[in-house]
Amino acid sequence: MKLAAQVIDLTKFYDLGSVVVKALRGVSTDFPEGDFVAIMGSSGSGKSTMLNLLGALDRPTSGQYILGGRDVSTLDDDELSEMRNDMIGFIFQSFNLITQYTVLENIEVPLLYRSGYPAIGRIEREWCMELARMVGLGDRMDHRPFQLSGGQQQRVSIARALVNDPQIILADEPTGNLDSATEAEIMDILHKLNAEGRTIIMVTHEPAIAKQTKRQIMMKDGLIESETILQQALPAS
Ligand SMILES: Nc1ncnc2c1ncn2[C@@H]1O[C@H](COP(=O)(O)OP(=O)(O)OP(=O)(O)O)[C@@H](O)[C@H]1O
Repeated sequence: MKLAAQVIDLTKFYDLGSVVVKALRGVSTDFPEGDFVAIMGSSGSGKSTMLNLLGALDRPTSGQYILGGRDVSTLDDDELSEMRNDMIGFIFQSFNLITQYTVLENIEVPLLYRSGYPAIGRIEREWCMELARMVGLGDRMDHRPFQLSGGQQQRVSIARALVNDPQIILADEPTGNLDSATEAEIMDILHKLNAEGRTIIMVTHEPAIAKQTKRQIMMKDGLIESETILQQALPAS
C-alpha cells in the first residue's frame, strides 16, 4: 500500500529554559493514501503538535517524517514550503479567512504563495470558481466572510484547502465551531474528498465525529496510546 505520509519515532521538545516540555515523545505511524484518520486525546496530549509537524509547519526535534516519499528533515525551508503548498491543504477550526477578501479571493490565497508569485490567470480563476461551486457557494463568490454563516465560512476554507489539489488534507477541529446540522454537511464534504482518494487527518475532541473516519489514533502524554481501525484505507491505485 502506498503511503501518503509516515512518521518514525517522532519527538518534539519545547525548551523553555527552566523546563523542557516533551510534547511528542516518540510517535510512529503510517498514513496510507486514502486514509481518513481522527487524532483524539485529552488537552495537552500532543495532537496539535503532531498536526503541525505533519503539516510541515514545524520541524521535529528528532525522528523522521516522510512526506510523499521524501524525508522532510533533508529539505531546506524553501523546498519545505513548496512541498507543503503542493501536497497539503489545511482546514482550521476558526476558518482563518481574510475578512477584507471575498469568497473567491479567499479561495485564491494559496495561489499567492507559489514560488515566484505569478499573477492569478484566467484558468486558475475558473478553477477557484469551480471549487466555490463544488462547496455550494457558487452564488456567494463576491460575498465577504462576515456575510456568511459559520458552515459557509468553513466551506470557503475547504475550497481554499483544495486549490493546489493536495493529496493530504489536515483538519484541526473542522466542525468545532459548528452546530450539528452544519457539522454533518462539513463531514459530508470531507467524506467525498476522501472517496476521491485524498488522505484526511483530522484532530477532533468529538467521539461522534471520530467514529465517521477509518481510523482513530488516541494520544496520551505525547505518545500514541491506542489505534482503532474502523475501515481499511483505499488500496493504492
Ligand atoms: N510553542 C510551544 N511552546 C511550549 N510548549 C508548547 C508549545 N506548543 C505546545 N506546547 C506544549 O506541548 C504539549 C502538547 O500541546 P498540544 O498543543 O500539542 O496539545 P493538544 O493535544 O493539541 O491540546 P488541546 O486539545 O488543548 O489543543 C502541552 O503541554 C503544551 O503546553
